[in-house]
Amino acid sequence: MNAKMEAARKAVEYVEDGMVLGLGSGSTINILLEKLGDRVQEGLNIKGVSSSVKTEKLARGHGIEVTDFSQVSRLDLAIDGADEVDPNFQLLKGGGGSLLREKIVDVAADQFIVVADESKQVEQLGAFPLPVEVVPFGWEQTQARIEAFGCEAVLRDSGGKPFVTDNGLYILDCHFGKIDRPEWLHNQLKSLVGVVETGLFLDMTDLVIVGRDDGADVLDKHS
Ligand SMILES: O=C(CO)[C@H](O)[C@H](O)COP(=O)(O)O
Repeated sequence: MNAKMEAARKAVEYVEDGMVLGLGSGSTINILLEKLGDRVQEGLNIKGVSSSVKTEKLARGHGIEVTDFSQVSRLDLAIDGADEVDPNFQLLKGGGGSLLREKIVDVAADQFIVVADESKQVEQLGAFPLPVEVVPFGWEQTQARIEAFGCEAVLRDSGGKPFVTDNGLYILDCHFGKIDRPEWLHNQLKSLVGVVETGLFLDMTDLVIVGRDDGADVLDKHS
């Protein structure tokens, strides 16, 4: 947990007065919201667009103003977590089930910073099951089409019922083991009827903050 804390602490340093922020989701972001709330108490003037209902509630609880996406024309900075980060800064996300809104928020920002603990650094994406958000109607058909790409696609469960995202959709967790060609796979899956979004966040970030127990490393793709 300290590694997540260190990553969050470092990321907050990138937030400047007057910024409109994209707020990601997950346990690292929950810590970030706490730290951001402390800075707001000290007088920092920011507002955020949230990538999930949970983040929105937590942000408001920490005194952070959350605005509707339709009320802002751009985001200065998005900060979000990840389930896997590869050496090319490609990401696998969606473990918390917020991937579609996260991608909409993260892609809209001038800068997108990823916060992760060092366990998220991998040589190749795919050991973590790839979340794919799908339309509930006919999901078994979509599942079969996805499985034709060589994975087991497991319907995410929540207390014996399908997990339902903030968008009213289902998630299939796709066990690929390893993903050799992330861009190709993303494009193939996106072209399937019934698939709304995949958890592959490709070429979206240049900066990853990796938390360790005793500090954080800032990885910049261009240095
Ligand atoms: O993609 C996500 C949610 O959909 C999260 O950002 C990802 O699962 C990382 O979560 P955590 O910070 O709890 O490890």
